[in-house]
Amino acid sequence: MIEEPLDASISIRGLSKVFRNGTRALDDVSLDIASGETVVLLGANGSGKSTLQKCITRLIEPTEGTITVFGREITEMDSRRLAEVRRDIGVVFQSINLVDQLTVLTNVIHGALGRDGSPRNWFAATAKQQLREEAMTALERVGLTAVADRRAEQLSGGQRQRVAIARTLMQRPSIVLADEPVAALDPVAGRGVMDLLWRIAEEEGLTLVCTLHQLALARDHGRRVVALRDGRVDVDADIAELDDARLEGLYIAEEAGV
Ligand SMILES: Nc1ncnc2c1ncn2[C@@H]1O[C@H](COP(=O)(O)OP(=O)(O)OP(=O)(O)O)[C@@H](O)[C@H]1O
Repeated sequence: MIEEPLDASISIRGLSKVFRNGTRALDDVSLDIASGETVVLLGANGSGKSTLQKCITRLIEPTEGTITVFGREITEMDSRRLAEVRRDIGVVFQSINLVDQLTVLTNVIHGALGRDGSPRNWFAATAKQQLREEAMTALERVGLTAVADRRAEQLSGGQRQRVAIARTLMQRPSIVLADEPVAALDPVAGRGVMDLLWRIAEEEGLTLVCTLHQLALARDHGRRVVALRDGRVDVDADIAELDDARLEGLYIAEEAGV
């Protein structure tokens, strides 16, 4: 049996996922991600990146293998214990799902649901004030205190993704899974959001697993790159060791001769 490293925040062993229609999205993936490590997940469309991220929170049930999050094996866990593990894991999606009609501040406050599970304790005046202050601090971290009282629908895509990051901070996670967080943004806004995400991960000591399709951003921000191909780990390396041709090769089908 392979021992998992002591400082692993996520430890994956022999993970496979076969969907009902027979698609093998993950095929015997093993991976250790240390506490506080940032990993960029690369790979062509359909290589299994989203499935891997969703297995880590069991939004998708793995077919085989184990996933351990801070020493807790989650694949056999009951829903109550799984909810506790999920509190440790913040998620930032490509589609920025804020509640448009609510203010930016309220959207951020809702991030605390991810840690408390129920808003029943929120009604006491002191709790309300404390949450507001905490949310303003989170907005300060992402440079958006000036728009705290605006409705979310009035923001640009880049601002919305920053609000989503502030909301995730309210959850106080140890791990953040980001699935193409800048896919919907223009290059400048995208770079800004990535800079921010990386800075916050570093400052907070978060474990960050981020799926990206922009190789330039991966170069800027990545250290460790894990690339999937047909559901298997194709490359697991420091990005400095991979030249541009090797990175681009990750997207070229093997039968094409790369
Ligand atoms: N619910 C599902 N049922 C059947 N097949 C699925 C399901 N979800 C994903 N797949 C398939 O599993 C494979 C991996 O998909 P996944 O979304 O994980 O890839 P990805 O690397 O995240 O792709 P992209 O870069 O396009 O987001 C693909 O072949 C996809 O069609």
